Amino acid sequence: MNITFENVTFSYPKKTENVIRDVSFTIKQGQIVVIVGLTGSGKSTLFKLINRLYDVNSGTIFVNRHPITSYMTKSLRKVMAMHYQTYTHYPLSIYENILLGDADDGSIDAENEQASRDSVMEAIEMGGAEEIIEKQPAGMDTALKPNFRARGHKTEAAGPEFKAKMDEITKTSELSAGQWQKLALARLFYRAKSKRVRLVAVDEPSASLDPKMEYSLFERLRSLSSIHGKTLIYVTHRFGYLTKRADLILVMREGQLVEQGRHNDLLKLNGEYANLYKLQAEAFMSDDDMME
Ligand SMILES: Nc1ncnc2c1ncn2[C@@H]1O[C@H](COP(=O)(O)OP(=O)(O)OP(=O)(O)O)[C@@H](O)[C@H]1O
Repeated sequence: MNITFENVTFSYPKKTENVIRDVSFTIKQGQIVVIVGLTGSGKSTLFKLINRLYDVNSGTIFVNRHPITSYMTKSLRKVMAMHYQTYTHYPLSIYENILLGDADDGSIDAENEQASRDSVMEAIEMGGAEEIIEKQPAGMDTALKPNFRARGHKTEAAGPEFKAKMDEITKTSELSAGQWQKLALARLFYRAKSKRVRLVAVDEPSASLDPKMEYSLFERLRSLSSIHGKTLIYVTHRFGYLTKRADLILVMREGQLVEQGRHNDLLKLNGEYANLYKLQAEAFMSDDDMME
């Protein structure tokens, strides 16, 4: 998927301030793109424009050289896998929480359940969530919030064996923020590995991940994207390790794209990117050493 922003300006509905101002860039098919910038600079808003949660006020977004508005929104979103800073906690099992990442996948049906369980397990591994499953007595069938519908008055009447089984499958577990984050990432991978998906976009999962976890997540996304020619966009605050490996870095400041290019070129400019990089340089060095 190619994406071009041409002089895009945007303000949220009922707001007068333009939070994206005259932004232009081109992302080529299969590129690994990292977006950086201070808090509130407009990084997440770019995502919301790419999947048409909002339309631009002026300028044009092109997807594969056609204006984004010429596609049906549903078709456009079908070929995208996006991970946002906030994500849904479904009151269902771990398995179902991940399966819902790709509700468009028509190959899932009762007869094919083992195949879908295998596919969910693969996504769990890619999302780094295996240890969550291993610790739960019911594995990926663990219910994450009370499943009230499963507890009818007939449960008692159906006999002790049935009741014991119901108790087992409706036992709920509490997960930490970090564990939910990993499940949400497994959900992303479940969708992203579909051949149909051509753009994978990840908005800042670093809040609940330590640097090493984030770098290994980035590597798994990078390898998924490069093997299958998917475009990858990754927003982060911890950008040293990631930006050194990016084909294109977009540097946002107060709604404007102030710099774009590769790591070494941007360092030479000695501008916004170089400043941000130097601010965090010590942390990058040690994180980088840790991975290499
Ligand atoms: N739904 C919204 N309605 C109105 N204004 C919004 C909305 N979402 C974001 N904004 C504003 O748009 C600007 C850009 O926000 P955005 O979330 O895109 O920044 P960001 O660079 O992703 O920030 P962060 O690094 O904190 O995630 C900010 O001034 C923010 O307050």
